[in-house]
Amino acid sequence: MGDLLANLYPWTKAMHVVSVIAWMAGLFYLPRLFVYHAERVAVGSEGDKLFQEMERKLLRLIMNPAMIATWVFGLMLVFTPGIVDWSEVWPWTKAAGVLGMTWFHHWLGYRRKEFASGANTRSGRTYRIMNELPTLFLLVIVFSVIVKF
Ligand code: HEM
Repeated sequence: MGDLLANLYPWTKAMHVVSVIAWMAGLFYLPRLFVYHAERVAVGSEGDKLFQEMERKLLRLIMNPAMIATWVFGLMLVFTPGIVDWSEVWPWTKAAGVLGMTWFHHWLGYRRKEFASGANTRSGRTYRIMNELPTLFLLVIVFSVIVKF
């Protein structure tokens, strides 16, 4: 198993980065949709239905599969011999960033359900602020995995 993962390593890493890009695109875009949904659209209007459909499709068709693929390829990298040394600091800061990113994904999922039932209680400003979180997690993750402090 270790040999197979070692042979696949460059391919696994390439697929991991591709999945990460797709996931991040959604993590940046969905809260932007929520900003306009909260500020510009009346509950029950045609615009409301359109936003709901865009949000549902973005989450179901892009973000959920991309998150799962990121985790699968990321864990394959973790189990590849010689890649992660848990006595170093970077795997732990990376793991913290990844858990934060995964939490944020689920937070967005719950907010989407609220919009879908006309029960959003949060302002556009809240979504603007929350929109900064994935950037913070991204910085922690990329510095961890590339600088490897
Ligand atoms: C979801 C769980 C994740 C796990 C288990 C995981 C694990 C890993 C591992 C073990 C590596 C290999 C490091 C190396 O080859 O030295 C890696 C590479 C990488 N990861 Fe992740 N990762 C995850 C999520 C993410 C996320 C969310 C991002 C970005 C937002 C990310 C960005 C990267 C990048 C850019 C690389 C390539 C670094 C290089 O060029 O060596 N990963 N990941």
